[in-house]
Amino acid sequence: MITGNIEGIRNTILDKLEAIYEINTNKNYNLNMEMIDILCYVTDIINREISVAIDRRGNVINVSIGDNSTVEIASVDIKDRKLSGVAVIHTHPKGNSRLSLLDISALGRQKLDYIAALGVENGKCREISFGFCIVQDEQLKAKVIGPITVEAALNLDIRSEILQSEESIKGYENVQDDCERALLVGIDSQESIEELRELAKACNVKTMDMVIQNKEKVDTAFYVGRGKIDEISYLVQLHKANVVIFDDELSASQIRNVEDALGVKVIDRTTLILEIFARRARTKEAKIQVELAQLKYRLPRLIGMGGVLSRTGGGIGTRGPGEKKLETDKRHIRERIYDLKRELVKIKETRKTQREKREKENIPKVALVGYTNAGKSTLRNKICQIYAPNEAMDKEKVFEANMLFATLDTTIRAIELEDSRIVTFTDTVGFISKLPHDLVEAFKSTLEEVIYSDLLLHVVDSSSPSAIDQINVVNEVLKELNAQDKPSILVLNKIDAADKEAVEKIKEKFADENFIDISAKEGLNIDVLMKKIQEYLPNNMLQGKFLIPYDKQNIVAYIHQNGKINMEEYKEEGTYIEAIVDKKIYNKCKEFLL
Ligand SMILES: Nc1nc2c(ncn2[C@@H]2O[C@H](COP(=O)(O)OP(=O)(O)OP(=O)(O)O)[C@@H](O)[C@H]2O)c(=O)[nH]1
Ligand SMILES: [Mg+2]
Repeated sequence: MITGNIEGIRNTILDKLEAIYEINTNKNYNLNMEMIDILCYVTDIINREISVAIDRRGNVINVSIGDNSTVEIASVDIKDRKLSGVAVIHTHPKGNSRLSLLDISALGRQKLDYIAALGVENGKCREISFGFCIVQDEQLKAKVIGPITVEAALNLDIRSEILQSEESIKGYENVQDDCERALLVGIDSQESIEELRELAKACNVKTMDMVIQNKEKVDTAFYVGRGKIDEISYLVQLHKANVVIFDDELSASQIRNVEDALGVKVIDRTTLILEIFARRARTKEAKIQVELAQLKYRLPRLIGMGGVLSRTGGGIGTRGPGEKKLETDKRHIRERIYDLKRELVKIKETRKTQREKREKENIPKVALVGYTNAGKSTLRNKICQIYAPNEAMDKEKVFEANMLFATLDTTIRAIELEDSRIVTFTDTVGFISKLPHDLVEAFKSTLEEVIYSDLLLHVVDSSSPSAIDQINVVNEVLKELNAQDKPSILVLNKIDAADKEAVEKIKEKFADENFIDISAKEGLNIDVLMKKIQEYLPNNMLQGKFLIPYDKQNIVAYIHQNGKINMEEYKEEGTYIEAIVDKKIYNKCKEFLL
């Protein structure tokens, strides 16, 4: 089976590719001319990359259309000091075989035996480049061979290159524990840098030390002053830090300058948040959204972020790529962005149909919003546990955890209120200050549930010293989503752990809002909250008593389908029904009202 993006590709072409599975490359794991010919021929026709994965016995294990990230192979733990035993051979449709940053990052991430790129021109292979993993200066890097001619490539002693890779990787463990060691650099605010530490933790990055920079002294070239750079440089050595994280967005040139000055990888807050999102995203849509946001953020910063780009690739260093190569990489990324956007459109359509279906059912929607770690998921789980205990909870239970951005994908559950209205509860992704703009954009679609909801529960961690700031941040984002005027309840959560005076302060500050204090964890005041929800949820539903003649049984069926029947009796004149229905149905059946 051909995997990847096979849309719009004719069957005859797919059959041609299918033949690749029959090819057994020789024992030396070398390239095979027959395979090269097919790959180049088809690449030329469809003008897309094609990737083939082969194992050490020479068996083809996957053929896919798309760049090497679409190849389906088992992933290897980065800690394992061995190669995956799989090689990826793929085509570059535009003639140039040079390995892109994406190629090199895939090589390291998947610990490939090797990656080969065939530069295709007019249906023929013009040149080939190889990448092998190699550990140098205690870092996993790429050893690139090529571009070379096809003939030279066929004669390349691949076995011996792989042997060298394996030898060098054996010594890798001593330096690479699974935790990165970071030095944090912030400006002025202690709270913001503390949050940065939490973000780093969420990314498995250990914070070794923190440095605060005076805001007046922000430098255009280095972000921090020269004297500070020396201080940071010293601390990096002292703590053997391998990454420096800035609590602000850096420009491409700032990243490059600081990386050059410090000799370690430099990333900023946005990159970190994007990384967390990338790790947490579960649904296809969320994954695509995050990847898009990452690519968009990287594109203008490619020059500086040589090191960072490959960060996900296990630290393969490709610093200072040449200008020409940068262009290829940029083009690659733009193409990928284009593909992702197209895929998103499709997903959005499905989502729209689903929402329309729910809208038809006319079920009022409650959305939980709030700063990350406020307790949204805990609250929703609690509500469902109390009010819908019979449903298969475990499967549905949303992920709650004391870490930032535990929930990334909106999830929806329905429960019944006391007044017998059915409502849905939607959990959403948490907000955070300095949320990268691209991400707000990216998650607007996931947050559509907020836009289309009837009532917002704005959940607050009232035990946090920054609770008031966090409420303001959330209100800002709600404004961006145009949802600031929706009916909402300010839910002051974690009251069990909060300081009474601090809570009073919050209440004073937001005196015009409808607030309530609860503890989702201890189940405190949940019943009062539910009453409030009932009170503030706009009521479209009406109670009606209908008497429907026996020759109008279709109306009876109609009410059954669209309303909630409380009582039904067969009287002499017709069917008597007491039901709760929405306004539309109420009006439609008006003539039968009693
Ligand atoms: N003390 C106390 N802790 C709570 C309460 N509610 C939630 N927590 C804790 O707060 C942490 C975060 O809870 P979540 O429900 O994951 O928070 P969230 O708002 O969904 O967070 P994200 O999905 O990351 O945006 C967890 O460790 C919860 O156990 C509460 O009422 N009291
Ligand atoms: Mg959550």
